[in-house]
Amino acid sequence: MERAPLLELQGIRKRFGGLEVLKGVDLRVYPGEILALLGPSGCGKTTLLRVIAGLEAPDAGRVLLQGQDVTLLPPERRGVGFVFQDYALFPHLSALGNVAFGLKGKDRLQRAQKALERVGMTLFQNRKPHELSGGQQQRIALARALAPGPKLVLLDEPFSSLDAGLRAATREEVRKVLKETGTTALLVTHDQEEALSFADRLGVMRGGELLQVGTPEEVYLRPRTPFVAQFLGRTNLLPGEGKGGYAETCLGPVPLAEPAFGPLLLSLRPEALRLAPPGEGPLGEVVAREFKGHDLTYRVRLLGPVDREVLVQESPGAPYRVGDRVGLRVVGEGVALEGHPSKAPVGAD
Ligand SMILES: Nc1ncnc2c1ncn2[C@@H]1O[C@H](COP(=O)(O)OP(=O)(O)OP(=O)(O)O)[C@@H](O)[C@H]1O
Repeated sequence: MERAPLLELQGIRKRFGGLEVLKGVDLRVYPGEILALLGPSGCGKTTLLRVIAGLEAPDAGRVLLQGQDVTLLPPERRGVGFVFQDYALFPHLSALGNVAFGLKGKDRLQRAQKALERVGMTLFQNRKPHELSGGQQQRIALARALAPGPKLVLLDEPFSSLDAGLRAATREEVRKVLKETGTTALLVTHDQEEALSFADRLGVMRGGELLQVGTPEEVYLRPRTPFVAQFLGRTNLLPGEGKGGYAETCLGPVPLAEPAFGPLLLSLRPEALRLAPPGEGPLGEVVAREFKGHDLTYRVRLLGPVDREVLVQESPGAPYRVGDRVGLRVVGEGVALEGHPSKAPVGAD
C-alpha cells in the first residue's frame, strides 16, 4: 500500500492579471521527505510555496495536509514553517528572541534554546542578527521555523545569499537537522547542484507546470523532455533512429537506457562520451576545451557528413588540445526523450 502523503497538491492554479503563473500543479510530498522544486526564474516556484503556506489563495485546486483540506485555512493554522530567502529575522531581537517570538507557553524560552542547540547556535543566542554571519543567520531562521514543531517546513532559496563554501557546509547541516528531526521539507531553488545534492526527490518546473518529479538520479539519468535534460546539466541532444536496445546516430550506435523504435531525439550526457586517437569511432576536431579542475569538457565538431558539435567530458589529465583531430567513443547510455515518435514498446510495429 502506498504511504499517505503529508502534503498533497491537487490541480493548483493561480493567475496574476493576465498571467497564468500556476497551470494545474499536482504534487505529493511524503512524511520526512526533502523535496526540491527546481526551475528557471519566474516559473512559479515561490508562488507555489506561498499557496502551500496560505499566503496566497489559489484560483483553483486544493492543498491537503495530512489528508485535511487546508486550502481556506489562514497561514497560522496550517502548522507550516517558512524560511525566506532573506531570513526575515527581526533586527532588534536577539537570536533567542527571534526563535522564541512565535512560541507560546511557559516553556517557550527552553523550547527556543533547544531549537538553537539543534542548529549548533547556543553560543550565539544573545547576538542580534547584524552580529551574525549569513550562515549563522540562516541557522537562526531555520531554528525559528522548526521551533514550533511544524509538520512541514518551506524553504525559499534559503542558501542563495551565502558564498559557495559556506553554502555547501550550511546545506549539509540543514539537511542533517531536517533528517534528525524527521521534518518534511519543500525547498525552492534554481540551483541544479543544490537540488541534486540536497533533496530526496526533486521536481522540475517550467512556465507554471511541474514537468517531472523523481529522485535526483531518476531525473538526471532519465529525463523525459529536452528541457529537463538540459536544465539538470549539459547534454547532447541527438536525432537518431531507435532499433530497440540501441539507436543509430551520427556517432554510430548508441545504447539506450530503455528500448525505443523509429525516429527519436536522444539525450546523451557528455560523460557518456570519451575521446580517442583518430581512427577509433567517428572523426572530429576539438573546437573548445574547458578545464574546471575536477573535470575537463571538450566541444568537438564532427568531421563527417553531419555538421554537428558534441560535448565530451574527460578526466582532467586528457591530452587533447583545440585543433586536434580525435575519435569519439560512446561509453554510456542515451535516453529517448518524450514528444518524439520513439517510445514504442519492444516488439511493436
Ligand atoms: N503578487 C504578484 N502580482 C503579480 N505578479 C506576480 C505576483 N507574484 C508573482 N508574480 C509573477 O508571477 C510569476 C512567477 O513568480 P514566482 O516568484 O512564483 O517565480 P519563481 O519561480 O519563484 O521565480 P524566482 O526564481 O525568480 O524567484 C512571475 O512572472 C512574477 O512576476
